[in-house]
Amino acid sequence: MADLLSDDEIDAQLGSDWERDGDEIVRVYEFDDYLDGVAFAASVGEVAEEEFHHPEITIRYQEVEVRLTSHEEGGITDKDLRLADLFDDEL
Ligand SMILES: C[C@H](O)[C@H](O)[C@H]1CNC2=NC(N)=NC(=O)C2=N1
Repeated sequence: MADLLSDDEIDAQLGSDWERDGDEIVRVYEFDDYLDGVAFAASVGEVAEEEFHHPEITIRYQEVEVRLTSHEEGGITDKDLRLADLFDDEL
């Protein structure tokens, strides 16, 4: 089980395009076309399954919102920060 990160650790390590929202980190990715967002969400799902750490993904017109938290730990851990970087690499 991973350790929960402190506020300072999260602030220091969170990617610049991500935000903290309580016990979650969140990024809204923007796309010109709806289906580009759908394809991105599918690639995020593939990575999540490979890493067995799963985000909440919301697909909207021209944007995809991705939220991460570590449910078992009850907050934000290194797993969340690592997955955020991996998702960004899917762009
Ligand atoms: C049993 C538990 O659901 C699994 O070990 C995995 C599945 N995917 C998961 N995803 C996330 N975001 N947090 C978890 O704690 C988690 N646990």
